[in-house]
Amino acid sequence: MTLHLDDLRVRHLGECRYDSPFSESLSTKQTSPHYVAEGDRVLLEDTVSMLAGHDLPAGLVPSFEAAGPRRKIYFDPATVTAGVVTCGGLCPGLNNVIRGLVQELSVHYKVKRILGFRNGLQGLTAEHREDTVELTPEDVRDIHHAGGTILGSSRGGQDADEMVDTLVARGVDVMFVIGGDGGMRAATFLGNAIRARGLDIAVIGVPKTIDNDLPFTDQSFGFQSAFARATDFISAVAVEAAASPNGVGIVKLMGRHSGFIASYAALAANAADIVLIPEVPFVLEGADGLLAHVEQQVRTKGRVVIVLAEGAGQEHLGVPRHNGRGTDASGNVKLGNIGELVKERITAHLTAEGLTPTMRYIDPSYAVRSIAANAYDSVYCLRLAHAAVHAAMAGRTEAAVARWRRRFVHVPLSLMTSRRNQVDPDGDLWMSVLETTCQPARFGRAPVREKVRAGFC
Ligand SMILES: Nc1ncnc2c1ncn2[C@@H]1O[C@H](COP(=O)(O)OP(=O)(O)O)[C@@H](O)[C@H]1O
Ligand SMILES: O=P(O)(O)OC[C@H]1O[C@](O)(COP(=O)(O)O)[C@@H](O)[C@@H]1O
Ligand SMILES: [Mg+2]
Repeated sequence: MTLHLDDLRVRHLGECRYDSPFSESLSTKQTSPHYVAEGDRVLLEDTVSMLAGHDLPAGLVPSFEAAGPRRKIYFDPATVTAGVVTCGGLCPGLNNVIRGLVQELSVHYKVKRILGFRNGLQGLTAEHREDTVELTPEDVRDIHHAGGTILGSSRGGQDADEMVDTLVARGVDVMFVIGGDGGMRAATFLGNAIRARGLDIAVIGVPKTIDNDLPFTDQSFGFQSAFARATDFISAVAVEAAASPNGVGIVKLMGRHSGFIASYAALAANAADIVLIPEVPFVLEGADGLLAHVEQQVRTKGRVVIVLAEGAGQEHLGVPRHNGRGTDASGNVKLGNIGELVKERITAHLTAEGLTPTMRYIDPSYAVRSIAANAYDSVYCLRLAHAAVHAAMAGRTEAAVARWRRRFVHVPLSLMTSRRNQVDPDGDLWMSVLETTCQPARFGRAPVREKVRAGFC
């Protein structure tokens, strides 16, 4: 898919007529290596050959609108009511984003009314629309020290028109949706429904997911905290496996369709011999299959450590890939338990070969995503929150804030859900995993994988 400049344009609600609280400090600012001036844009692509491939003047090559404060804003802060909701699975940093939004809205823009909708998008239904919490800087002062979300979250579908009715009923002018691919999709439908009714409500998404499977963002917030925590479990099974006869350590991590947590945690721990991810199918049996490689590791090193993403090897669970076990309330495919299957098959194989294993299996899924954000993610969440507030107050809508090539930008919501970010088996991240683990590029002649990624993503 080739993207053009027009695909990357963000919708504006209208002319910005009010002075921003930042107008004075912005008056002399210019683009520098550390700042993108309003009006300047951030390139989509970053190599000479990709830019040359467009054969277009610099101003027409695909680029994102830069995030950040504007000198003039669209909404009169004195009359604004803001809404915030967190949806989908937990992710480190949710509370940091909520805190950042509330602080920026209250302290700098002097917005007086901020409503937190409870328990995800369920909170925007007619039944729950009155069950909101008023958020003040005092209320959120210490929330960033805790994991989870003070607002609660949920999965499950809601009607876009009913949600718009709620925003109208509660007088919301700017709505912040903190969510993953599902949440961004819901925000897109919400924005469409608002536009269809000709309402003046801004919808800004803040992309969240520990899976890092959202496109057009370098890494999603919380991802670093999550994989750092996962590293502890890999180190633990590595120690256990090394101290046991025929030690086999297995850590099963989250990652429905994308193996980023497994890959990064394995690199950080630098203790895994094998990493299995959804993007790289594998064969169990045969001379070049997974089981033979595990056996060889145990014979030569006396142990083996395996890190696998929950979405890996679903084809071994007797259901068609990405399909067949039903879906959760949000429509996400329910996965089979590949960790248990690999554990059982390795145990049976090694036992049959006279290498009865000492099995150390850990599934730390919720322990990884329920923690508080680390220092890096705390900074990232705060800056995303600031960018989201600036975007909304300047009348941007149907857009997400994201960091792209280290710059904060506005991304049309429709693009955030246009594809899934996955580990590229031909890319340099997976190459680093192979270099570190020394596992073969493929276990057996696995089926040809689907090519779902765009070249630049
Ligand atoms: N296609 C969709 N249309 C409308 N709402 C959706 C859609 N996909 C997901 N949602 C809603 O978005 C919310 C979050 O989605 P979910 O997939 O659970 O988590 P996440 O946002 O973390 O991906 C849920 O309430 C879900 O019902
Ligand atoms: O058990 P739950 O809450 O449905 O969540 C499981 C899923 O949530 C995740 O942690 C993140 O998913 P989302 O980004 O969609 O929230 C996945 O890795 C995992 O498959
Ligand atoms: Mg999701």
